[in-house]
Amino acid sequence: MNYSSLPKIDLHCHLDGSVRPQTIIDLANQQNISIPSQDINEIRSLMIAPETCQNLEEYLMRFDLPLSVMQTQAGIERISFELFEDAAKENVKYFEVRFGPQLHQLQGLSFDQIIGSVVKGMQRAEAMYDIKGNYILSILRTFPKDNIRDVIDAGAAYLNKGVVAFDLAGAELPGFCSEFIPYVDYAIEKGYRITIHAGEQGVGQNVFDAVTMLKAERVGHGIHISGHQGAYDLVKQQNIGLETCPSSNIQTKAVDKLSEHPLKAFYEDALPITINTDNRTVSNTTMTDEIRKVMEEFNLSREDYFNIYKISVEQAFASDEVKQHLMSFAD
Ligand SMILES: O=c1[nH]cnc2c1ncn2[C@@H]1O[C@H](CO)[C@@H](O)[C@H]1O
Ligand SMILES: [Zn+2]
Repeated sequence: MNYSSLPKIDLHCHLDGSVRPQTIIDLANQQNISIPSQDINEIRSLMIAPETCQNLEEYLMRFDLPLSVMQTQAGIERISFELFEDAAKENVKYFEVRFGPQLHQLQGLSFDQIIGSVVKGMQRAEAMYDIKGNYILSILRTFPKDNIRDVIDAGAAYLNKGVVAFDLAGAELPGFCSEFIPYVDYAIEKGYRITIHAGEQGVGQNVFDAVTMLKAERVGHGIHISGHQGAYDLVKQQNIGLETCPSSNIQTKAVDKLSEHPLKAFYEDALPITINTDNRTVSNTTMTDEIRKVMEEFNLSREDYFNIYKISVEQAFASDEVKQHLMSFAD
């Protein structure tokens, strides 16, 4: 099968985990930022999370280098454009990219400047390529909470003009959801859709809480519902989209190997699974790679592939018009 030519949808990809290594070098040189090497292969290997990662925390240390060059409007705009360009070139037709505005203020940018820059880069790519996209704003769970409402307010000006949803990301502790109820309620009031990283680090209860307390319509990863009947049943009853990211899940030790990933079992039990990249550079992957690995490992047919594609269309935070356009690519 020609995996590259298949139409694709990626609903879970982090901007800062998906920067081209050469762009890190270019931007560091332009901005006089010292980086450990000028050699693209060395920079690439510093950005890729190794197989020897112990857990999610170690994986998350790979984001410091890209974030160091993502502190200017021009740098952010370029990185956003290039990510959409890379995706368009492998036939991703719809792409939801997320990032944490709180991580881009080291040189004093405002949230409006930061969010405006990612949207501008995306729109430049949309005008050049056959791809549509939207941004999701991720709040870091471990950060102080005093500016969360400012992020929500700044993003509200871009709602349905490039920004669609609110997310919680970063290290996952048991029971994190309750602290975020007022912020998520505020985001919903403003018109944001909700997806939450949950059930990535062994805690199925977090998925249950994300759906019941935070009204998540989708969850990032969610793989640990397999050990929690209540969360499993809830996801099934409420058709909560599971944004699986197979390569990332192996690196963070959420699963030991691909054959142990529950996505096939979820699919066979009619749970709404989607297949996504999480971090193209940090996880050293593309949508083409993720789909190839999953289809080969689990013996999925072309029909299975398009069933999952249609689930992604259904679960996308896109307008009805865009969804109709995406359905025109389905077999
Ligand atoms: O798989 C993941 N689980 C939880 N958090 C993540 C994952 N990948 C990236 N980030 C976090 O999200 C931030 C904004 O994009 C990144 O800086 C990283 O800290
Ligand atoms: Zn993620």
